[in-house]
Amino acid sequence: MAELQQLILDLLDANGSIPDTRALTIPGQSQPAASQDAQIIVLGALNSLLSREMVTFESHETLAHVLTPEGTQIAVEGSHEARVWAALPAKGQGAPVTVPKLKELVGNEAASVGQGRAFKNKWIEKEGDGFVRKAETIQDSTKLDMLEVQSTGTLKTGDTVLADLRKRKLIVQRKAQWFTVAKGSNFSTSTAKPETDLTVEMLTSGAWKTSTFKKYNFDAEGAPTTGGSLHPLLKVREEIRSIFLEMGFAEMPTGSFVESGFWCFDALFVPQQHPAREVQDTFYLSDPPRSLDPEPKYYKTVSTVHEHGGFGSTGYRAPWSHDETTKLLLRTHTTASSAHMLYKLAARCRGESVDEDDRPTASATKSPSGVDDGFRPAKLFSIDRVFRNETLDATHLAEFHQVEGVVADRNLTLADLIGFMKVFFSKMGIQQVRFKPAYNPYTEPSLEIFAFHPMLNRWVEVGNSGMFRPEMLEPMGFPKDVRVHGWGLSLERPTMIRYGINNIRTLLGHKTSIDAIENSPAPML
Ligand SMILES: N[C@@H](Cc1ccccc1)C(=O)O
Repeated sequence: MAELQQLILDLLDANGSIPDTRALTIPGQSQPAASQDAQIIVLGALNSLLSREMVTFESHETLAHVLTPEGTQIAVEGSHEARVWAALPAKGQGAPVTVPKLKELVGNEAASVGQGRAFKNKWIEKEGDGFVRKAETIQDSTKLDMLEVQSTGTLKTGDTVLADLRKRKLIVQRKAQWFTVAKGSNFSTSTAKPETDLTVEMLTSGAWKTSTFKKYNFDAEGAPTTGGSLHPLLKVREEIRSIFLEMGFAEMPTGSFVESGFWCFDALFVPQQHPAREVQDTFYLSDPPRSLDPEPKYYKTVSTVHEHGGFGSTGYRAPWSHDETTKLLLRTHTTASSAHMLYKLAARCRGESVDEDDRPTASATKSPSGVDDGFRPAKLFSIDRVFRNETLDATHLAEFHQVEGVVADRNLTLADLIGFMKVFFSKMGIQQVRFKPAYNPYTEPSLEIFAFHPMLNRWVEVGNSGMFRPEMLEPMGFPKDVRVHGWGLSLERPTMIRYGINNIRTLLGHKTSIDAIENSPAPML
């Protein structure tokens, strides 16, 4: 409002100060700016001048009156009694208006309230079973009062009328502001916009010497900065990682997404004819096409157990193909990494010399004979990506994350696995778990893990587990009394449950909202 700003500056120039802004008349308006709405406009102009230090001002508070919705209606349409009067014919100039007709004309409320008041004011009179005008002209003082309150916040006639209007709920009292204004340090009567930039033109022409520049506003809020933030999967990953760490687990290296058929399947005693190995389920690499062979003695033992049995097993008695073992593939489970680590853990049992610092193990435990057979217990975990040639849908992607753990110690039982699972899941906030017998080529017994989902009100499968078979462990060189239990779960499922997401594409892929990721809450732990 440049004109208002100019007016304020001119008044200051003439009088030195403005003692009460309610006395100003805003350009384009007929009355002084006494209403609260007008003072808000004045405040806008003052703030703009203040930012250029052209004025200073103080604000004062008073109680002012404002119209209620009913009062506003009267200011526009007139009082009920005036509307009743206006609806009637002058005496002798038409048929008297009956009550039902009046209600039709001005509405129920105006008809009943207005009729009484109009009588009291001697504006109307009865004729037959209807009403006609009595007064030739009327003065709708309620409407005039409303207009006065609307523009000044008060009434010249004084407090009694104001109190009456308050009682009639036509006006209410509100806090209102008004201002006293004085000249600021940069006072001038020119409201020319200050420069915001120093330009090359100003420098060359010398205009900068006479220009006024806008002050820096150091209190202004900066543009919001965006930075990196963890994806929900990484947050839950971190949460699960810290559960493992506090339970004394060490993290396994899982950097190699590409594995050989040998480590992903054969070492785990997965039969070479198993459907999981087929191209519908597994992504194979064409380049490079083949892996190197594993250590020959271990390879020989593994192939013999598969083909002919051993370690108390009859084996699969099916032909063995070297070709299958050297196929390269994207690992279908992180149990391939566990197999590498267990093989490494058994190195000392195979009589190989082991660098003490290079072992993921706890201290020595006694073998049954009392002689150190090289075995060291271990608790290992990993959380990383796996790949399956799946049909994509709301809950499946071709790549996902597996949370995997293995515990190796002497004489572990299924009860150890179940007990461990209960503790592990309760730390994840899942108190109710159930187990169901299942089949895994590399574990016996195997258990599917179900958790009760309070939101879905049903049991959902959360993982798969079991005791690794001797056909897998003994070829690695583990002593007979060493048992290893392991389990795997997806990271996506608990993350989706935790964040209430029911379509995996909301979590990963091009449909993911970056905002939702940035604003996703931290995990529980
Ligand atoms: N590898 C299994 C999980 C598992 C790991 C370890 C032992 C038993 C089961 C899976 O992909 O579902």
